[in-house]
Amino acid sequence: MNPAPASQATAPTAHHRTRPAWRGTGAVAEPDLERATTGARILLEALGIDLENESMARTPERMAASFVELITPRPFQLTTFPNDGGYDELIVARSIPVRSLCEHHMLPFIGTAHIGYLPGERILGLSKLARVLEHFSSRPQVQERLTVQVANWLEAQLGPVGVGVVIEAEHLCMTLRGVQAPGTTTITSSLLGVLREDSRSRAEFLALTRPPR
Ligand SMILES: Nc1nc2c(ncn2[C@@H]2O[C@H](COP(=O)(O)OP(=O)(O)OP(=O)(O)O)[C@@H](O)[C@H]2O)c(=O)[nH]1
Ligand SMILES: [Zn+2]
Repeated sequence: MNPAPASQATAPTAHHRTRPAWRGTGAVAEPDLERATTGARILLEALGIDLENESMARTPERMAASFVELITPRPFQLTTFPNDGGYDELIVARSIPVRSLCEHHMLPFIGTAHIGYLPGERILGLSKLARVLEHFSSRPQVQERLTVQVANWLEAQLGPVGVGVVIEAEHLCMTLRGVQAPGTTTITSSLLGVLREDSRSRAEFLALTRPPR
């Protein structure tokens, strides 16, 4: 099989159409760094920030580049292998770091994800669990949608028996500003297939995602 990049691989499902029809999924069109730099300069100046010093002269450019970096997913190959050994237990990647941008404030949310599946006929290269998470994290997001997008992508690409995704994250818009509730984390989950339907499989997956005592 000729592996397709994620952007192509995600094309067939309703949730992941190619740009720009991805409206509503948080996906973005090609960024324009020059306009973003102009915009950042306008924003900073409107905030009353003095950019006329050596340290901040290039801040609009850095700020624009930082946002571009945060909304540009790194392409990856979808590498799957036949499940020749007939492995039929859970495969879980625990504590994968996650960072994304809250789409309401464009402030980061940061945390960890646990992603697992019960394989069918094919298994996935392990690193791809972290890569698919990064793919959907690299856009303005709400945590709920990120969680569901990762789970749906795995289900569509792999045809597994079950999929589970749990994300726990701190939203800086909630801890640094606004309600200012430091220490708060938000947990979301998406369980599909047997992990949704069968209470024992579900409990086993959720137990594996709990932090070690
Ligand atoms: N459901 C969900 N809400 C989020 C997420 N990230 C941020 N929010 C919330 O988005 C909401 C936006 O609410 P608004 O009332 O329009 O914004 P705001 O006036 O800045 O709200 P405060 O944060 O309460 O000051 C806030 O309650 C945020 O906590 C997310 O991933 N999922
Ligand atoms: Zn926010």
